[in-house]
Amino acid sequence: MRIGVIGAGAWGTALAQVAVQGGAACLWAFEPDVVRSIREEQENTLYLPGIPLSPAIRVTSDLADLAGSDALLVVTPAQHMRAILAGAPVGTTPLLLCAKGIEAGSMALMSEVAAEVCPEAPIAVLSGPTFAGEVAAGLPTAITLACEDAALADRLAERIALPHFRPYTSHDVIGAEVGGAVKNVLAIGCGVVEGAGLGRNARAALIARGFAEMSRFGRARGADPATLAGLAGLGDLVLTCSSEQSRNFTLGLGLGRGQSAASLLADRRTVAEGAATAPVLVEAARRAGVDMPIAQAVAALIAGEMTVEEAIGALLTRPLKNEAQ
Ligand SMILES: NC(=O)c1ccc[n+]([C@@H]2O[C@H](COP(=O)([O-])OP(=O)(O)OC[C@H]3O[C@@H](n4cnc5c(N)ncnc54)[C@H](O)[C@@H]3O)[C@@H](O)[C@H]2O)c1
Ligand SMILES: O=P(O)(O)OC[C@H](O)CO
Repeated sequence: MRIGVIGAGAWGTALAQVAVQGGAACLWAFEPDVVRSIREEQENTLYLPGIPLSPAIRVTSDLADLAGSDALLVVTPAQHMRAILAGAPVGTTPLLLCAKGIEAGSMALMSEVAAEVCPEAPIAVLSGPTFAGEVAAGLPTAITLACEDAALADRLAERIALPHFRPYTSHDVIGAEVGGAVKNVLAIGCGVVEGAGLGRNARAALIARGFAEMSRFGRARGADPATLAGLAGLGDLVLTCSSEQSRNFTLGLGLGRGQSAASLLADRRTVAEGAATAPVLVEAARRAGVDMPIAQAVAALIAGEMTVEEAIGALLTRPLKNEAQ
Protein backbone atom coordinates (compact mmCIF):
# COMPACT_ATOMS: atom_id res chain seq x y z
CA MET A 1 0.00 0.00 0.00
CA ARG A 2 1.53 3.34 -1.09
CA ILE A 3 0.93 6.02 1.52
CA GLY A 4 0.68 9.73 0.80
CA VAL A 5 1.06 12.11 3.74
CA ILE A 6 -0.45 15.59 3.40
CA GLY A 7 1.30 18.04 5.73
CA ALA A 8 4.90 17.96 6.95
CA GLY A 9 4.65 19.56 10.36
CA ALA A 10 5.95 17.53 13.29
CA TRP A 11 3.13 14.98 13.16
CA GLY A 12 3.02 14.46 9.36
CA THR A 13 6.78 13.99 9.34
CA ALA A 14 6.65 11.47 12.20
CA LEU A 15 3.85 9.57 10.44
CA ALA A 16 5.83 9.48 7.18
CA GLN A 17 8.73 8.03 9.18
CA VAL A 18 6.34 5.34 10.50
CA ALA A 19 4.69 4.64 7.13
CA VAL A 20 7.91 4.30 5.16
CA GLN A 21 8.95 1.36 7.33
CA GLY A 22 6.07 -0.70 5.84
CA GLY A 23 6.29 0.39 2.18
CA ALA A 24 6.39 3.47 -0.03
CA ALA A 25 5.61 6.86 1.56
CA CYS A 26 5.45 10.27 -0.11
CA LEU A 27 5.26 13.38 2.10
CA TRP A 28 3.80 16.67 0.86
CA ALA A 29 5.09 19.83 2.55
CA PHE A 30 3.53 23.29 2.43
CA GLU A 31 6.86 25.13 2.80
CA PRO A 32 9.62 24.73 0.16
CA ASP A 33 12.19 25.02 3.00
CA VAL A 34 10.81 21.85 4.55
CA VAL A 35 11.08 19.97 1.24
CA ARG A 36 14.66 21.16 0.88
CA SER A 37 15.73 20.25 4.41
CA ILE A 38 14.22 16.75 4.26
CA ARG A 39 15.72 16.10 0.78
CA GLU A 40 19.16 17.48 1.50
CA GLU A 41 19.61 16.87 5.22
CA GLN A 42 17.18 13.98 5.93
CA GLU A 43 15.79 16.14 8.72
CA ASN A 44 12.77 18.43 9.06
CA THR A 45 14.72 21.29 10.58
CA LEU A 46 11.64 23.55 10.88
CA TYR A 47 9.17 21.25 12.61
CA LEU A 48 10.96 18.12 13.86
CA PRO A 49 14.58 19.14 14.44
CA GLY A 50 17.12 16.66 15.72
CA ILE A 51 15.37 13.51 14.41
CA PRO A 52 17.17 11.76 11.52
CA LEU A 53 14.60 10.76 8.88
CA SER A 54 14.62 7.73 6.60
CA PRO A 55 16.12 8.57 3.18
CA ALA A 56 13.34 6.38 1.71
CA ILE A 57 10.71 9.10 2.44
CA ARG A 58 9.88 10.85 -0.84
CA VAL A 59 9.15 14.51 -0.26
CA THR A 60 7.34 16.91 -2.57
CA SER A 61 5.79 20.37 -2.73
CA ASP A 62 3.35 19.28 -5.46
CA LEU A 63 0.10 17.70 -4.25
CA ALA A 64 -0.30 16.07 -7.69
CA ASP A 65 2.62 13.77 -6.78
CA LEU A 66 0.30 12.04 -4.30
CA ALA A 67 -1.96 10.76 -7.12
CA GLY A 68 -1.92 6.96 -7.13
CA SER A 69 -1.55 6.67 -3.36
CA ASP A 70 -3.52 3.78 -1.85
CA ALA A 71 -4.31 5.87 1.24
CA LEU A 72 -3.77 9.50 2.21
CA LEU A 73 -2.88 10.57 5.76
CA VAL A 74 -4.19 14.12 6.19
CA VAL A 75 -2.05 15.96 8.77
CA THR A 76 -2.55 19.68 8.07
CA PRO A 77 -3.76 21.84 10.97
CA ALA A 78 -7.55 21.62 11.35
CA GLN A 79 -8.22 25.17 10.13
CA HIS A 80 -6.34 24.53 6.83
CA MET A 81 -7.69 21.07 6.09
CA ARG A 82 -10.61 22.12 3.87
CA ALA A 83 -8.47 24.24 1.54
CA ILE A 84 -5.68 21.69 1.24
CA LEU A 85 -8.04 18.75 0.64
CA ALA A 86 -9.79 20.72 -2.09
CA GLY A 87 -6.51 20.83 -4.03
CA ALA A 88 -5.45 17.23 -3.39
CA PRO A 89 -5.89 14.30 -5.81
CA VAL A 90 -8.32 12.36 -3.59
CA GLY A 91 -11.22 10.84 -5.60
CA THR A 92 -12.00 7.46 -4.02
CA THR A 93 -8.70 7.16 -2.10
CA PRO A 94 -9.26 6.41 1.61
CA LEU A 95 -8.45 9.35 3.88
CA LEU A 96 -6.95 8.84 7.33
CA LEU A 97 -7.55 12.14 9.16
CA CYS A 98 -4.90 13.01 11.76
CA ALA A 99 -5.65 16.65 12.73
CA LYS A 100 -7.29 17.39 16.08
CA GLY A 101 -9.73 20.28 16.00
CA ILE A 102 -13.10 21.70 15.04
CA GLU A 103 -13.38 24.00 12.02
CA ALA A 104 -14.17 27.64 12.80
CA GLY A 105 -17.33 28.94 11.13
CA SER A 106 -18.84 25.60 10.13
CA MET A 107 -18.25 24.03 13.59
CA ALA A 108 -17.54 20.82 11.64
CA LEU A 109 -15.40 17.94 12.82
CA MET A 110 -12.64 16.96 10.40
CA SER A 111 -14.61 13.93 9.12
CA GLU A 112 -17.50 16.26 8.29
CA VAL A 113 -15.18 18.64 6.42
CA ALA A 114 -13.62 15.74 4.48
CA ALA A 115 -17.02 14.26 3.62
CA GLU A 116 -18.08 17.61 2.13
CA VAL A 117 -14.89 18.22 0.14
CA CYS A 118 -14.19 14.61 -0.90
CA PRO A 119 -17.63 12.93 -1.00
CA GLU A 120 -16.35 9.73 -2.66
CA ALA A 121 -13.49 9.06 -0.24
CA PRO A 122 -13.85 6.54 2.61
CA ILE A 123 -12.93 8.26 5.88
CA ALA A 124 -10.98 7.07 8.90
CA VAL A 125 -9.50 8.94 11.88
CA LEU A 126 -6.18 8.46 13.69
CA SER A 127 -6.06 9.97 17.18
CA GLY A 128 -4.47 9.30 20.55
CA PRO A 129 -1.62 10.13 22.94
CA THR A 130 1.20 10.65 20.46
CA PHE A 131 3.90 13.29 20.79
CA ALA A 132 5.45 13.39 17.31
CA GLY A 133 9.05 13.48 18.54
CA GLU A 134 8.61 10.30 20.56
CA VAL A 135 6.93 8.46 17.66
CA ALA A 136 9.62 9.54 15.19
CA ALA A 137 12.32 8.46 17.65
CA GLY A 138 10.77 4.97 17.82
CA LEU A 139 9.43 5.11 21.40
CA PRO A 140 6.43 2.84 22.18
CA THR A 141 3.08 4.42 21.29
CA ALA A 142 -0.56 3.25 21.03
CA ILE A 143 -3.25 5.05 19.04
CA THR A 144 -6.90 4.71 17.99
CA LEU A 145 -7.68 4.13 14.30
CA ALA A 146 -11.41 4.67 13.83
CA CYS A 147 -13.42 3.80 10.72
CA GLU A 148 -17.01 2.67 10.18
CA ASP A 149 -15.73 0.15 7.62
CA ALA A 150 -14.05 -2.47 9.85
CA ALA A 151 -12.23 -4.15 6.94
CA LEU A 152 -10.67 -0.83 5.89
CA ALA A 153 -9.73 -0.08 9.51
CA ASP A 154 -7.93 -3.45 9.68
CA ARG A 155 -6.10 -2.83 6.37
CA LEU A 156 -4.93 0.63 7.40
CA ALA A 157 -3.92 -0.56 10.89
CA GLU A 158 -1.87 -3.43 9.44
CA ARG A 159 -0.19 -1.06 6.99
CA ILE A 160 0.98 1.48 9.56
CA ALA A 161 1.59 -0.80 12.57
CA LEU A 162 5.15 -1.28 13.81
CA PRO A 163 6.41 -3.10 16.92
CA HIS A 164 6.62 0.30 18.68
CA PHE A 165 3.52 1.85 17.02
CA ARG A 166 0.26 0.02 17.84
CA PRO A 167 -3.02 1.16 16.29
CA TYR A 168 -6.17 -0.13 18.01
CA THR A 169 -9.15 -0.18 15.63
CA SER A 170 -12.55 1.29 16.50
CA HIS A 171 -15.87 1.87 14.71
CA ASP A 172 -16.30 5.28 16.38
CA VAL A 173 -15.04 8.09 14.13
CA ILE A 174 -16.92 10.83 16.02
CA GLY A 175 -15.66 9.69 19.43
CA ALA A 176 -12.04 9.64 18.23
CA GLU A 177 -12.42 13.16 16.82
CA VAL A 178 -14.21 14.65 19.83
CA GLY A 179 -11.54 13.25 22.18
CA GLY A 180 -8.67 14.80 20.18
CA ALA A 181 -10.35 18.18 19.69
CA VAL A 182 -11.57 18.66 23.27
CA LYS A 183 -8.39 17.51 25.02
CA ASN A 184 -6.43 20.32 23.32
CA VAL A 185 -8.70 22.93 24.92
CA LEU A 186 -8.49 21.24 28.34
CA ALA A 187 -4.68 21.01 28.05
CA ILE A 188 -4.56 24.81 27.78
CA GLY A 189 -6.57 24.93 31.03
CA CYS A 190 -4.14 22.53 32.72
CA GLY A 191 -1.24 24.70 31.62
CA VAL A 192 -2.97 27.71 33.21
CA VAL A 193 -3.33 25.78 36.48
CA GLU A 194 0.38 24.93 36.39
CA GLY A 195 1.47 28.44 35.35
CA ALA A 196 -0.62 30.06 38.09
CA GLY A 197 0.84 27.68 40.68
CA LEU A 198 -2.51 26.22 41.75
CA GLY A 199 -1.08 22.83 42.67
CA ARG A 200 -1.49 19.17 41.77
CA ASN A 201 -4.94 18.79 43.37
CA ALA A 202 -6.30 21.49 41.07
CA ARG A 203 -4.70 19.88 38.03
CA ALA A 204 -6.21 16.46 38.84
CA ALA A 205 -9.60 18.12 39.39
CA LEU A 206 -9.35 19.87 36.03
CA ILE A 207 -8.48 16.61 34.24
CA ALA A 208 -11.39 14.75 35.87
CA ARG A 209 -13.97 17.52 35.48
CA GLY A 210 -12.61 18.22 31.97
CA PHE A 211 -13.16 14.59 31.12
CA ALA A 212 -16.77 14.97 32.33
CA GLU A 213 -17.15 17.92 29.89
CA MET A 214 -15.61 15.89 27.06
CA SER A 215 -18.00 13.02 27.83
CA ARG A 216 -21.07 15.27 27.89
CA PHE A 217 -20.12 16.90 24.58
CA GLY A 218 -19.27 13.51 23.07
CA ARG A 219 -22.65 12.10 24.13
CA ALA A 220 -24.39 15.03 22.43
CA ARG A 221 -22.45 14.35 19.22
CA GLY A 222 -23.18 10.61 19.29
CA ALA A 223 -19.76 9.39 20.48
CA ASP A 224 -19.36 5.99 22.15
CA PRO A 225 -18.36 6.63 25.81
CA ALA A 226 -15.88 3.72 25.55
CA THR A 227 -13.91 5.64 22.91
CA LEU A 228 -13.64 8.67 25.18
CA ALA A 229 -12.44 6.45 28.03
CA GLY A 230 -9.74 5.08 25.72
CA LEU A 231 -6.60 6.29 23.95
CA ALA A 232 -8.23 9.06 21.88
CA GLY A 233 -10.02 10.60 24.89
CA LEU A 234 -8.73 10.06 28.40
CA GLY A 235 -5.36 8.73 27.17
CA ASP A 236 -4.60 11.85 25.15
CA LEU A 237 -6.06 14.13 27.85
CA VAL A 238 -3.70 12.72 30.47
CA LEU A 239 -0.68 12.98 28.13
CA THR A 240 -1.34 16.51 27.01
CA CYS A 241 -2.28 17.77 30.48
CA SER A 242 0.93 16.54 32.05
CA SER A 243 3.81 17.52 29.79
CA GLU A 244 5.55 20.63 28.56
CA GLN A 245 6.09 18.77 25.28
CA SER A 246 2.48 19.80 24.55
CA ARG A 247 2.10 23.09 22.66
CA ASN A 248 -1.40 23.51 24.10
CA PHE A 249 -0.17 22.95 27.66
CA THR A 250 2.70 25.42 27.22
CA LEU A 251 0.32 28.01 25.78
CA GLY A 252 -1.73 27.67 28.99
CA LEU A 253 1.44 27.83 31.07
CA GLY A 254 2.18 31.26 29.59
CA LEU A 255 -1.40 32.44 30.20
CA GLY A 256 -1.20 31.23 33.81
CA ARG A 257 2.01 33.22 34.28
CA GLY A 258 0.23 36.36 33.15
CA GLN A 259 1.20 36.64 29.49
CA SER A 260 -1.53 37.55 27.00
CA ALA A 261 -2.81 35.05 24.43
CA ALA A 262 -2.14 37.58 21.68
CA SER A 263 1.55 37.81 22.58
CA LEU A 264 1.88 34.05 23.03
CA LEU A 265 0.23 33.31 19.67
CA ALA A 266 1.93 36.06 17.65
CA ASP A 267 4.49 34.91 15.08
CA ARG A 268 4.12 31.33 16.22
CA ARG A 269 5.15 28.77 13.60
CA THR A 270 3.85 25.65 15.34
CA VAL A 271 0.17 25.06 15.91
CA ALA A 272 -1.71 25.03 19.26
CA GLU A 273 -5.01 23.68 17.96
CA GLY A 274 -6.89 24.28 21.22
CA ALA A 275 -6.68 28.06 20.78
CA ALA A 276 -8.69 27.95 17.55
CA THR A 277 -10.99 25.16 18.71
CA ALA A 278 -11.93 26.66 22.13
CA PRO A 279 -14.41 29.33 20.94
CA VAL A 280 -15.91 26.97 18.35
CA LEU A 281 -16.31 24.22 20.94
CA VAL A 282 -17.98 26.61 23.38
CA GLU A 283 -20.46 27.77 20.74
CA ALA A 284 -21.16 24.19 19.58
CA ALA A 285 -21.73 23.15 23.21
CA ARG A 286 -24.03 26.13 23.83
CA ARG A 287 -26.15 25.22 20.80
CA ALA A 288 -26.30 21.57 21.95
CA GLY A 289 -27.24 22.59 25.51
CA VAL A 290 -24.05 21.05 26.94
CA ASP A 291 -22.47 22.63 30.04
CA MET A 292 -18.68 23.12 29.51
CA PRO A 293 -17.46 25.65 32.11
CA ILE A 294 -13.75 24.79 31.80
CA ALA A 295 -13.81 25.11 28.01
CA GLN A 296 -15.68 28.43 28.46
CA ALA A 297 -13.02 29.72 30.83
CA VAL A 298 -10.24 28.74 28.40
CA ALA A 299 -12.04 30.44 25.50
CA ALA A 300 -12.51 33.61 27.59
CA LEU A 301 -8.81 33.67 28.55
CA ILE A 302 -7.73 33.27 24.93
CA ALA A 303 -10.08 36.03 23.81
CA GLY A 304 -8.68 38.27 26.57
CA GLU A 305 -12.17 38.61 28.06
CA MET A 306 -11.14 37.40 31.55
CA THR A 307 -8.05 37.45 33.70
CA VAL A 308 -6.69 34.21 35.13
CA GLU A 309 -7.99 35.24 38.58
CA GLU A 310 -11.48 35.91 37.19
CA ALA A 311 -11.53 32.59 35.31
CA ILE A 312 -10.48 30.64 38.40
CA GLY A 313 -12.98 32.55 40.54
CA ALA A 314 -15.79 31.82 38.09
CA LEU A 315 -15.04 28.08 38.18
CA LEU A 316 -14.69 27.86 41.97
CA THR A 317 -17.89 29.77 42.77
CA ARG A 318 -20.23 27.66 40.64
CA PRO A 319 -23.12 26.14 42.63
CA LEU A 320 -22.28 22.82 44.32
CA LYS A 321 -23.72 19.83 42.49
CA ASN A 322 -23.73 16.06 42.19
CA GLU A 323 -20.52 14.71 40.58
CA ALA A 324 -22.46 12.61 38.07
CA GLN A 325 -24.13 15.70 36.58
N1 LIG B 1 2.79 17.36 16.90
C1 LIG B 1 2.21 16.34 17.50
O1 LIG B 1 2.80 15.72 18.39
C2 LIG B 1 0.84 15.91 17.06
C3 LIG B 1 0.40 14.63 17.43
C4 LIG B 1 -0.87 14.22 17.07
C5 LIG B 1 -1.69 15.06 16.33
N2 LIG B 1 -1.23 16.29 15.98
C6 LIG B 1 -2.14 17.12 15.16
O2 LIG B 1 -1.61 17.16 13.84
C7 LIG B 1 -2.01 18.38 13.20
C8 LIG B 1 -0.77 19.02 12.61
O3 LIG B 1 0.06 19.40 13.68
P1 LIG B 1 1.66 19.38 13.62
O4 LIG B 1 2.12 19.23 15.01
O5 LIG B 1 2.13 18.41 12.60
O6 LIG B 1 1.96 20.85 13.09
P2 LIG B 1 3.26 21.76 13.41
O7 LIG B 1 2.91 22.73 14.47
O8 LIG B 1 4.45 20.91 13.63
O9 LIG B 1 3.46 22.53 12.05
C9 LIG B 1 2.55 23.48 11.54
C10 LIG B 1 1.93 22.95 10.28
O10 LIG B 1 1.06 23.93 9.74
C11 LIG B 1 1.28 23.98 8.33
N3 LIG B 1 0.80 25.23 7.80
C12 LIG B 1 1.14 26.48 8.20
N4 LIG B 1 0.48 27.39 7.43
C13 LIG B 1 -0.29 26.69 6.56
C14 LIG B 1 -1.21 27.04 5.53
N5 LIG B 1 -1.48 28.32 5.25
N6 LIG B 1 -1.81 26.04 4.84
C15 LIG B 1 -1.55 24.75 5.13
N7 LIG B 1 -0.68 24.34 6.09
C16 LIG B 1 -0.08 25.32 6.79
C17 LIG B 1 2.76 23.78 8.21
O11 LIG B 1 3.13 23.44 6.90
C18 LIG B 1 2.97 22.63 9.19
O12 LIG B 1 2.64 21.41 8.57
C19 LIG B 1 -2.68 19.21 14.30
O13 LIG B 1 -4.07 19.10 14.16
C20 LIG B 1 -2.23 18.57 15.60
O14 LIG B 1 -3.18 18.72 16.64
C21 LIG B 1 0.01 16.73 16.32
O1 LIG C 1 1.52 19.49 21.35
P1 LIG C 1 0.03 19.34 21.37
O2 LIG C 1 -0.60 19.97 22.55
O3 LIG C 1 -0.57 19.73 20.05
O4 LIG C 1 -0.26 17.76 21.52
C1 LIG C 1 0.26 16.87 20.59
C2 LIG C 1 -0.57 15.62 20.49
O5 LIG C 1 -1.90 15.93 20.15
C3 LIG C 1 -0.50 14.75 21.70
O6 LIG C 1 -1.23 13.58 21.49
